[in-house]
Amino acid sequence: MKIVADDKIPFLKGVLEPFFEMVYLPGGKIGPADVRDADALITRTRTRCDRALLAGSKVGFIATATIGFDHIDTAALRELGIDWTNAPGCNAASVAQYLACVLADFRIPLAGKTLGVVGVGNVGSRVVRVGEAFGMRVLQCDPPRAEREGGSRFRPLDELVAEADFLTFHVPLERGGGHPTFHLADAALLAAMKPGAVLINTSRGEVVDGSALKAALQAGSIGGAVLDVWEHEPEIDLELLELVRLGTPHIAGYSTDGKANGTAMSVQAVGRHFGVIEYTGWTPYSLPVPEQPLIRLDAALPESEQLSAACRASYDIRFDDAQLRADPAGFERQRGNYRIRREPPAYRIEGGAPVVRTALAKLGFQLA
Ligand SMILES: O=C(O)[C@H](O)[C@H](O)COP(=O)(O)O
Repeated sequence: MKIVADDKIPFLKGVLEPFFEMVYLPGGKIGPADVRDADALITRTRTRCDRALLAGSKVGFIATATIGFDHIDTAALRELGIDWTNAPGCNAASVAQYLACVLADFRIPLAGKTLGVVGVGNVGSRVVRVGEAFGMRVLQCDPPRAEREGGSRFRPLDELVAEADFLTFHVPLERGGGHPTFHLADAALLAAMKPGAVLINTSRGEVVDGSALKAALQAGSIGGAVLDVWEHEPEIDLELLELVRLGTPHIAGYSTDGKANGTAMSVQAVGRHFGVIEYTGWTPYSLPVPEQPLIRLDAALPESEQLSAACRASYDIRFDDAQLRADPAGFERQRGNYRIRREPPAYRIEGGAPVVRTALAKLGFQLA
């Protein structure tokens, strides 16, 4: 049995070889000739899985080691009789870590500020917890869940837009259907945002109308933007990059922990699909330990500084921002060569004010 896999999936090499013939290729370059005699694919988002790639191939199963699956033409796969799976929630904690670092980077007292979370699935739910850990007022919007679950937990989008100091998007990219999200943040939404509010997008670039965002930032009608995902990436709008407060190359979900989870879920799915029991509970054995797992905090500093210092010690978002600004054409290279980045549970906090320690514990940091 042959499996073609994206060569940027960490912890995968050597794992499936005892049972499968493995071929590793750059995800964006996997073409029809590569998959013709493959039984399965393990991909990330850069492999467009559609009829053009798969028609006439032997492929019967695709596992994408990612949360998003907008690169998979699910209707075509259904017609072609190809099963598929994604890795829901695999990097939710990583995106939450990114959001915590974004918010802490403002170095303002966050308690009492309003965080609007649009899309409350695996990722959005973790982001809600970040806002709560920081003492923020958190408003949640998820129309599909509101329809299914009812109740008062979910609020209309226009309420979040009008009230949020930080408005963050965690929706899948949907171009049609009952709840389309393509250009959900358009000129009208941006115009309705609370003055001074900040828009954050870590979902998919096309969820935000980049031209409208650029115009809003140029006009100063919103307070700022933080973008991890971009329309037309990796060819991103350089003027927009100049205007955003923080800009990163689609790496919010790129913690080592998150990638390992995605790989594990894909290997397990392959095990289940092909009935190879050895893989159905597989996880990578151990993840690299951070260079500085102990974070010492100075309780004499303002609380917002302590929070920001702890978040930055676990993940320095400004490093990713600086790299992208220095070399925007290196977008894919920066993703491909991404460094080891561990999530909060890999760090221990020593010192710090009690309120800061409590917030950090809620983010998953260990307390020394
Ligand atoms: O959908 C996801 O899981 C995330 O957007 C993830 O960061 C995508 O990573 P990629 O497959 O593009 O490397």
